[in-house]
Amino acid sequence: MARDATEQLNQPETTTSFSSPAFPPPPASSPALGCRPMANTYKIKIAARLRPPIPGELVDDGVQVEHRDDGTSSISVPNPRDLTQVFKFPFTSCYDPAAGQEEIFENDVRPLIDIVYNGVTVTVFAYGVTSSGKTHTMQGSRSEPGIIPRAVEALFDRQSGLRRYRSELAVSYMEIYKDEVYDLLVNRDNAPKLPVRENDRGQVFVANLSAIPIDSMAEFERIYSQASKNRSVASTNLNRASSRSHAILTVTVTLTDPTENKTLSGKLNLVDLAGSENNKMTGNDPSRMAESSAINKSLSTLGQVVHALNKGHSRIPYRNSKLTRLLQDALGGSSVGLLICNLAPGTKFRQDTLNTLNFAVHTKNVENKPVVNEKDNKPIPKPHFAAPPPPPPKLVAAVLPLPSSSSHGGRPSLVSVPPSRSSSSSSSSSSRVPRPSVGGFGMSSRLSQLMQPPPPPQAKTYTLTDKEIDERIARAVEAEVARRLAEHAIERAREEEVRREEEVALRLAEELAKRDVKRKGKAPVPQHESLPSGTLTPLMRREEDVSGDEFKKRLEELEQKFEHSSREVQMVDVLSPVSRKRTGRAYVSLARTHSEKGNLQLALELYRKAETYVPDNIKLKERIIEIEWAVKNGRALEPSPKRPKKSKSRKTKDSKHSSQTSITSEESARPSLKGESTHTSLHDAHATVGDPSTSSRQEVAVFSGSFSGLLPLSPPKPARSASPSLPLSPTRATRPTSASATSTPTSHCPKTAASLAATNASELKEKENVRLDLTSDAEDDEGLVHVGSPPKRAIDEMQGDVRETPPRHKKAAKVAPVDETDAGDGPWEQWQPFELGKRR
Ligand SMILES: Nc1ncnc2c1ncn2[C@@H]1O[C@H](COP(=O)(O)OP(=O)(O)OP(=O)(O)O)[C@@H](O)[C@H]1O
Repeated sequence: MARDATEQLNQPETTTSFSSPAFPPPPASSPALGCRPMANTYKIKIAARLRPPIPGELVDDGVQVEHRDDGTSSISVPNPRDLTQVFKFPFTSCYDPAAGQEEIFENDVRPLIDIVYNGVTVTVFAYGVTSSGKTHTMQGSRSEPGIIPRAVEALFDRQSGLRRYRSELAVSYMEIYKDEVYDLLVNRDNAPKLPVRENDRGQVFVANLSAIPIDSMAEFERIYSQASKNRSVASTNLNRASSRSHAILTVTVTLTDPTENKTLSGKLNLVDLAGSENNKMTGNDPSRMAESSAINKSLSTLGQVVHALNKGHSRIPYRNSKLTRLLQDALGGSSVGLLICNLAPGTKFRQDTLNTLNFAVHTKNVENKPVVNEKDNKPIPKPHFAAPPPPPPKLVAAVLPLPSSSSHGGRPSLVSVPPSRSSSSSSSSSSRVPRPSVGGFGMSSRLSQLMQPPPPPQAKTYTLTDKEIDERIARAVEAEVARRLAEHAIERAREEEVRREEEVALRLAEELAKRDVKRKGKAPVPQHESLPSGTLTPLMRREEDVSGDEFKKRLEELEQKFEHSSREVQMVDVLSPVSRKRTGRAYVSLARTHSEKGNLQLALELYRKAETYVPDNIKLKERIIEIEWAVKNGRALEPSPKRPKKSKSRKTKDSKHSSQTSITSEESARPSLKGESTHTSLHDAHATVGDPSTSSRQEVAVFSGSFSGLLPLSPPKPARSASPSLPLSPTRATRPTSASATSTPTSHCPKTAASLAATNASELKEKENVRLDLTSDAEDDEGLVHVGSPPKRAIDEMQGDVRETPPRHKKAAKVAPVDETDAGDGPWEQWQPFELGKRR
């Protein structure tokens, strides 16, 4: 029988910080009831898995897994912009194409089973581009069962070892399809959209999601195979059974200790994310495009959440998508996390692979604080005196310190209580002791007041008449209504202020653009060949001295105002995307001025400020890293790398100049890449050059740390940019960076006056409608790293190795078709359940 999974979440439950990062398994005779808080943090563990080529795919060594003798392993990917460089990503677990399902499960997932039996929530999620093998890893096939069936089987194995304790397993399964949540355990045709809610302990849950108790593996298989058929799957050019939704399977383990009267509740969330998609490669039709857009958007939000956690932002944008809301606990929350990065082989996926690994590098710095979910089932102590039970409505409890014998026992509440909370409050009549509310307006605190033993002598004083009680209730209601109205008024005033400030910021940015246009109209842009190589050329070169200060002052005022009006509401959080972009642009403009004046420290601060408004702008990140390096080493700012406009000459130039390429470092001067081996500490990255194993190749190893400038964190931008009429689209978002932030390419392309003149305010406005990059194409030329518009070569690279890329109009035909006859194993729904204990 299905029961509502929210039931459990709404029960009062204590959560205590989990003590041991090692999570020792509890002895069979004594489950983890003794586990006590010690507030340890626990970083998300990363495993990377490279799948083998599937039939029809070109085989090359675009991505490689390296295992070293000391037991460490890493993934190597050549830099798409400079093939002589290799990026290395070391992770605790790296699996090559030969690795089997069992190996991954035994190494990385089985140890988590005991953690679940400690009453902790564990989340395992598979992340990667479409067709990289996420579903294969999580679900698997009949002959190669994946993590999901193996984990459930391991949970049953573990359960059978328990003697003294009662334990129950229940399963829920949902999908997030186009940012709506559906229950996969109910028939697809009748499945309603389910709301995502938060209970009074801040736990996010899906209301009305079924949770089916399971007693055996066979029962689970029956349910799971049926539910898998409900999942949204479709065929694309890259995957004949591509998941169109994120799927989250949750197994809840409830352990009850009858003697102690306590319950531990551990959870295992197994998440098969949908893969980020490049619509050019997938050949999506309009309906697939809409799905793809939703997928990319939610994954982009996931990237933003990880980015914000890494940067220690005060506001983490969990609420921007259902996916991140539901994964909130796994990302910077109270669960233990394992991220499996699935990688597809070959140069065709190289940029996607780099994006995935970049996401992993960011994620491995995210810290969680696991907690043990423990419930005390002791019966609620009853008041000594013979009085009718306390009236349920919370206002009555709030007004009357103690129930009077003459009080109206069943008086209905005058203030409506949301259903989820009602069900929570109704637990007061159950055997569970409500957890004291943490300073909220929760029912629990009221109930705990009621639970206080009455002071005996004063008991006589509670002889209120009905009229007095009514009066008190009326007063309380009035007070409560007034409080809420005041809250709303404040909220409205705040929104109004935000709106006004947004308008001001908008006007500022518009003014900036107008001046720029005006200036260009009056004075022709100087020949850039005459500029010192690499000097940033600001849009407002001549007027910056004055306007720069003005704008800076204005922007600072704005920010101060926001800081004062509310600590929690940051300006960046409340501006619209367009305003954010404009504000960011204003900061960049100022920063350029100061950078040109040689005031790098101030320029750096301004660039960083700009970054808070446009956190995904890669060129900006690169610029920050360059200036950081220059400031740290007391050097003048080195020339910004330029790309030649003609793609055909690029490769020659790249290779020609590669020997002069240098890698940035905060602590050391830029090392030459010729035959040296230098460790750098720029965001914990280091560069190793001349590794004998790679002979002539340069290697850039990327360790933990913010690593913010190297590669785009977010997956391709979705939606509107995916429209065929908007050619800018997802390619821009995944455009490869110049020889990356850790290196300084040396090919230069002088900017032309024509490229600058191409930009005007109206163009800018148009472009704003289709993308949110900080700068326009011409501004690219003008400002930071890339030169040339459109970046055709970069687009080509993103589609695959330029060597393999045909002319663009033929690209679709060049995408390796997936062999429809690829027999493999059938998907899960075609399985015959395998027997408990039987593994391949
Ligand atoms: N390790 C592996 N060994 C053998 N085949 C694999 C492996 N990983 C993936 N595959 C095969 O590659 C194809 C794509 O895999 P899968 O459907 O799991 O990708 P996905 O990342 O879930 O894609 P999507 O995001 O589009 O759903 C499937 O045919 C699958 O059987």
